[in-house]
Amino acid sequence: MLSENSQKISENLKIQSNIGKSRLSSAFKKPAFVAYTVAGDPSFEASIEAAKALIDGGCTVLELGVPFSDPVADGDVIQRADNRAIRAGIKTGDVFRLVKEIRKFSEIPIVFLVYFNIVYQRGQGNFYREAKEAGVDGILIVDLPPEEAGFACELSRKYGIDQIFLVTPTTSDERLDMIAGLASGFIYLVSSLGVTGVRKNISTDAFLVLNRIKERTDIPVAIGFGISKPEHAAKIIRSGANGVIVGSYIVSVIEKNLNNPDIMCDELRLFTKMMIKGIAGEQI
Ligand SMILES: O=P(O)(O)OC[C@@H](O)[C@@H](O)c1c[nH]c2ccccc12
Repeated sequence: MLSENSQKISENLKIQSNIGKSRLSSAFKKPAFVAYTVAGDPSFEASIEAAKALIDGGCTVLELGVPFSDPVADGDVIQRADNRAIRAGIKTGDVFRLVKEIRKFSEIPIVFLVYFNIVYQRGQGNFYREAKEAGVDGILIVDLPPEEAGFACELSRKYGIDQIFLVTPTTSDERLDMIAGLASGFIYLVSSLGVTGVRKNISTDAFLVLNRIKERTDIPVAIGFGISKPEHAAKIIRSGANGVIVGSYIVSVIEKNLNNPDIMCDELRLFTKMMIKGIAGEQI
């Protein structure tokens, strides 16, 4: 049962599907590749170079993790990336600056992936305002349940930012209804339970949930967690999803090449091109 409060939030904030209205939702008009890195990993400058390589490779949306000391939803690869960024002295304010730098050469939709603690510490209104000023298109607060998301939806509407939510294979119908009413930009479907990290196979559980989401809304759905291969991407797009999200694999390319920034960028570009081919259903 949804609480009275959460039902009210859902009714008050019901956002009509806005495909094609925001820069972010427009990006899903054709199957999209969403590339994740931790902002400032391994340094402010190197992180901009990594973003440039992913953009050059053709990624559709850039997802930037705001470094955090306790990233409980993340596996070891992304935890280490958070640590590298923190050790490089990256603070939340630097992440806004980093987006401004990327905006000097690209209009790619940018999504923040952030833990609530960081938003709270900055002041919720400040966080959304600064994100907008920097050029952020969407915000996903990973540990914020939809029942508590009233403030976030109000702020995202105030600043014209899309509010993204996670759906998992265990999300109930009641919660799906609520998320379909609150979300904008796209819905992030987590392919399998657990933390972020590369997996051998993509669980088919996600495809059942995908159908349940599609019955409720036409907001685009992107699938993430565990993906590292063009074949995975092809399968996900064939199942009817609108996008594919990769994090840990990209972060592991960065980690492997900490002392070789040129090779790092070449590998990121190449990987992105391969994923785009997989998404387009082309032979690799
Ligand atoms: O790392 P993976 O398994 O490729 O999954 C994407 C993921 O990294 C990225 O979207 C992400 C990073 N941290 C998160 C925390 C929660 C949900 C999603 C994320």
